[in-house]
Amino acid sequence: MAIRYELIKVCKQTGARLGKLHTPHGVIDTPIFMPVGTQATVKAMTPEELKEIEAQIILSNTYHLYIRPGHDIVKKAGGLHKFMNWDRPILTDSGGYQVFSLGPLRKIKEEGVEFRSHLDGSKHFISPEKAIEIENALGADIIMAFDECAPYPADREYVKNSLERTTRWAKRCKEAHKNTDNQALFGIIQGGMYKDLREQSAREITAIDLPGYAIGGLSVGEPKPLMYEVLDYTVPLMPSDKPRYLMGVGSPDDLIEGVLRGIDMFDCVLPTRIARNGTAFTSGGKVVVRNAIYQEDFTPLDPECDCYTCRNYTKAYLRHLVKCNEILASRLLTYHNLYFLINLMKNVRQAIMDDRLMDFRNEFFEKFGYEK
Ligand SMILES: CNc1nc2cc3c(=O)[nH]c(N)nc3c(CCO)c2[nH]1
Ligand SMILES: [Zn+2]
Repeated sequence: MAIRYELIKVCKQTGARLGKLHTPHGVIDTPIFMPVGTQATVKAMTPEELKEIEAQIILSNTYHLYIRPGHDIVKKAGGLHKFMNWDRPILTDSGGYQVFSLGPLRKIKEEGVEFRSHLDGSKHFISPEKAIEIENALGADIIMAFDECAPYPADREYVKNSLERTTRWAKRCKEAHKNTDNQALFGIIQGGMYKDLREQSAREITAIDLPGYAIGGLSVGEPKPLMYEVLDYTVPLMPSDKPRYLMGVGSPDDLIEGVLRGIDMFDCVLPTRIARNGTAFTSGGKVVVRNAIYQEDFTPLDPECDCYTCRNYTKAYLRHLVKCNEILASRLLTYHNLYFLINLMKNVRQAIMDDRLMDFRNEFFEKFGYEK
C-alpha cells in the first residue's frame, strides 16, 4: 500500500476531520493546503524556503512535464523528487484539466485526447494508459487518474457522457498502474453541477477500489454557493476512511468551507499567482501592494504574520519592488501568501482538535471581511 490514511478526530461542531496521510516520502497532516509547482518548481520558491514555511506536499503536472522537458528526462534524472531536489511528498495531476483547458486545440475520443502543444503546436495524444506511464516515470507519491474536467456551464447530456467516459478511463488507469506499492492512484469524481450526475459519478468512481478520491469539475467559474452546494451532497458519498481531495481550491474562505464539509486536501495556484501580480492575503483581507496608499506605509505587510517577509520588509518597500517589476517582489509576496495559507490550515487543524472549527470560521470571516 503506497499510502495509509489515519483518521485522528472528527470535529464535534462540524463534519471536519483531522488526519494523517502516511506516504513513502513522509507524513502529511490533514486538512492540508498543497502549493502548486506545475513545472517542477513552486514558482519563485526554493525547496528550503518551502520547508521553512512548513509545506508538507507539493503538486506538479503530468501534461507540462510531458511537454517539457519530457517525462523520460525526469525519469533519467532519478524521478521528480531528485530532479527538483524535493524529498517530501509530491502529487501529480494527470493532465486531464490542462489538456481540456487547451480549448479548441484538443479532440476527445474514447481512446484518449488528441491535442496540440501550447508551446510549439506539435500534435500529441494522451490516453489514460499514457498518463499513467508519464506519472509512473515522474514518480510522485500520489497520482491522479486521467479524467475530463467538464466545462462550466455544460448541458446535462454532455456532463453525463463525460462522467461515464471518465469512469471508464479511471478503470483503465487502475489497470495500467502497476507501481501501487510506491504510488497511490486517486480517482476523480465528476458530474458537473447536477446532483444526480454527481451521485452517479461518486457511486461509479468509489466502486473502483482506490486509496483516495478527488472531487473534480469544481472551481471552474461557478458561483461559490453552487460549489458549496455540490460539496454538501457529494462529500457524504465518499468513504470516510480515505482521503478526500478537492481539486483547484482555493482562497481562504473556500479552504475553510471545504474543511467544514469534510475535505482533507486542497491545491490552488491562487496564492502564488496573485503574488506575482502584487496582491497578498493578509489577516485583514487582501492587500493590493501596488496601491499608492502604501507609498509611505512603513508597516509590515501583515502585522499579525510572523513570516520572513512580514518580519523584514514594509508595504512601502514591497510596493516599490512591485512597481519596478523586481523579481524579489514575486519572491517575498509568494513566500508570505503560501505561509498565510499553510498557517491558516495549521490553525484550522488546531480548531478541529479543540472542537471549535465553526467558531474559528466565524472569527476568521469577521476579520478577513467575508460575509458570514
Ligand atoms: C482552479 N480550478 C481547478 N478545477 C480543477 C478541476 C480538475 C479536475 O476536474 N480534474 C483534474 N485532473 N484537475 C483539476 C484541476 C487541476 C488541479 O488543480 C482543477 N483546478
Ligand atoms: Zn507574512
